[in-house]
Amino acid sequence: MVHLYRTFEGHDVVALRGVDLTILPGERIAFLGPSGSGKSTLLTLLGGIQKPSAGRIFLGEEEISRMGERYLSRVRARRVSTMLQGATRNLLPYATARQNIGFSRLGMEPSLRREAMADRDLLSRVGLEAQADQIVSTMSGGQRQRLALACAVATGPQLLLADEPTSQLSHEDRDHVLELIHGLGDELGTTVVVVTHQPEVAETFPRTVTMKGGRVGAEGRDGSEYVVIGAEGVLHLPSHYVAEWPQGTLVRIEPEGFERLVLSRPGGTEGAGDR
Ligand SMILES: Nc1ncnc2c1ncn2[C@@H]1O[C@H](COP(=O)(O)OP(=O)(O)OP(=O)(O)O)[C@@H](O)[C@H]1O
Repeated sequence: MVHLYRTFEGHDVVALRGVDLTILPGERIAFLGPSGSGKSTLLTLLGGIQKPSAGRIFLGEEEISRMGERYLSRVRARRVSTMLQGATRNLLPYATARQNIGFSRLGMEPSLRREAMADRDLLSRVGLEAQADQIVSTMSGGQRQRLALACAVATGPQLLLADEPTSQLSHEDRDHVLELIHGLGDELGTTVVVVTHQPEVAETFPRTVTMKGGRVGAEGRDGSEYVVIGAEGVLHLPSHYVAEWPQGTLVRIEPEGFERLVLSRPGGTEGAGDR
């Protein structure tokens, strides 16, 4: 993603204000951040569901932000699967579990469809073998979410995007869905990006990206938190410093040795000279 912006016509809102991010094949990432920080918007841009107002998105060598609708629908049918927030938005409620899987595979090339995991094996992998012929609207929330995941991976996508896949589930269902996301990601070598507001979900991902005000504010790698210097040197302070060092505070930045930069708030204010 290169310098992505997203606005909405007729609305005075900038959902994304310059996102630069590289996701490597096979990576597993959780997007975090306060409500309205742009997480879902970013996911729909990555999934080729919406287009950026400015900026570029590459899937491998291909620029999906420039593709026409015809190519984009092919990308969505074969290479990138998006699970929207709320399992039912991803499923046909009046159809059975097996029919939903069949429907999600309609856009696949016939040769790939023949090689793909059989419907029955896929349903069994997500613990729904007994529900194969059950109508979605009669399933529990956890069963629907597992079916939505099965449909999302049924096409063997390179990239799986999931918006809040574990919200509104019991702890048991949450853990089951999470274990399946990681397990299927491993088995299929799929790159996985989820949006979540649940810290216990995020901490199962080796990389976290925290969105703030439409930008990447911080990143976590293997349990350590980092702030990220963005385009034009923009730096978000960790939120617990923001009350103490509010917008407009004058700071001085000085290097200290080779690896440290010191921010100081010299003179005039409470705590003057504090470092
Ligand atoms: N279709 C739209 N029309 C107008 N504004 C929108 C639209 N979609 C999103 N927005 C606005 O863009 C901003 C980012 O929204 P987005 O849904 O991406 O945030 P989020 O971080 O996913 O929030 P949440 O955690 O509440 O789902 C918000 O201010 C939202 O109101």
